[in-house]
Amino acid sequence: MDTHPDTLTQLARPHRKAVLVALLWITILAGILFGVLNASKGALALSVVEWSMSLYSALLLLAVRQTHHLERWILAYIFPFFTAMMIAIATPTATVTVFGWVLLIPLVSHLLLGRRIGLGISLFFIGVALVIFLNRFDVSDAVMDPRSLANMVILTACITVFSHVYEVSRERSEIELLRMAQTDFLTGLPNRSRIKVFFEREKSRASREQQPLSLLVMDLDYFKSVNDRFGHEAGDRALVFFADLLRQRLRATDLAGRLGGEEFGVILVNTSINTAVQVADDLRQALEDADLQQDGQPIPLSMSVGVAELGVDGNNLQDLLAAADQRLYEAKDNGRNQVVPAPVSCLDPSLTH
Ligand SMILES: Nc1nc2c(ncn2[C@@H]2O[C@H](COP(=O)(O)OP(=O)(O)OP(=O)(O)O)[C@@H](O)[C@H]2O)c(=O)[nH]1
Repeated sequence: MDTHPDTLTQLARPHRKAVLVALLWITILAGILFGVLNASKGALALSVVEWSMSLYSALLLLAVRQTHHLERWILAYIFPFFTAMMIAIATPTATVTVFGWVLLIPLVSHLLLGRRIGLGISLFFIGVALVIFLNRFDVSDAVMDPRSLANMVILTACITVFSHVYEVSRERSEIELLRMAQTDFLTGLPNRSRIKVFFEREKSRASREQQPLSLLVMDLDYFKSVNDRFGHEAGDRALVFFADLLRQRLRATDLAGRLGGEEFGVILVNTSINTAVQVADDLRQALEDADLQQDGQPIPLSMSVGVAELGVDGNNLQDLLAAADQRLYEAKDNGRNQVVPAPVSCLDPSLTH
C-alpha cells in the first residue's frame, strides 16, 4: 500500500491550502485592526509589527494561490506569525488577554503541518510563551492566582491534545481510504491506481540508477469456461489462488496487481527483458502445474503473457501496457499458455517458450 510520506502530504495539501488561505485573510484583517487599535493607544512599535504582518500575509496569499511548494509557504507563514505573536505577548503594554492567542498555536500548527511537525512546533512556541509569561508577571499579580494559572494551563493542554489526536485519527482514516482506493477487493492485490503510482516512483529510480525495469501483462486463458464449468465462486477462488501464487513467487521489491477481470500486471524492478521473460515463464509453468480443485475436480488454469521493457517499448506506463497487451494478444492468437516478449531480435532466442 502506498503510504509513502510524500503521498500523504499530497493528499493533505488541498485542505492545508484552504486552512492557510483562511488564516492569511484573518491575519491581514486582524493585523490592520490591531495596528489601528494599538496606534490609537500610542503603541506604535506594535502597530508597525502588525501592519507588516498584514502586508506580508497579503504577499503570501498571492504566492500560495499558484505554488507547487505549499509546505515552504506554510513555514514562511508560521514562523513569522508565531514570532510576531511572541513579540506581542512580550510587550509590557500589551494586556494579559493577548496570551489567549497562544491557544491558536497547536490548532494552526497541526492543521497546517500534520501531527509530527505540528506537535514539535506547538511545544516549542508554547514553551517560549510560558517563559515570556513567567518573566512578565510577578507572583503578586492576580493572573498568578493558582486558579487562573490552572485554567490557562489546562485549556492549552486540552487544545494541544485535541489537535494532535484529531490529526492522528485524520491521517489514519486517510491511509485506510487510500488503501481501499488502491486495492482490488477480491484478491487484495494493488489495483491500476496503485500500479500507476508504483510505476512512476520506480521509473524515476530506474532512470536515476540506470537500471532496467520490465512489465508483464498476464491474462488467464479460457477463464469464461472456468466460470461456466465450475461456477462464478470457483472462478473467484481461482483469481485469489493466482494472486497468492504471484505473492509467493515474486520478489518483495516487485509489484503484482490486478488490472481488471482476469488480467494482471507485474512490474519487475531492476529487471531486463531477458530476465523478465524467464520470470514470466516460471509463473506460467507454476500456474499450469498448480493443483486447484473444485468438488474433487481439478480446475485447469493457464495464462498468456506479454512482456515489455521501459525505454525499449516506451517511457510511460500507457505505452508499456499497450506494448505488453499487444504481445499478450499475440500469445492468445498463437494458442495461449505462453509468453510473448519483445521482438525476437531483442532477445536471447532460447528464452521464448
Ligand atoms: N469469477 C469471476 N470471473 C470474472 C471476474 N472478472 C472477470 N471474470 C470473467 O472472466 C471471463 C473473461 O472471459 P473472456 O474475456 O471471454 O476471456 P477468456 O474466456 O479468458 O478467454 P481468453 O482470454 O481469450 O483466453 C468472463 O466470463 C468474466 O465474467 C471476477 O472477478 N470473478
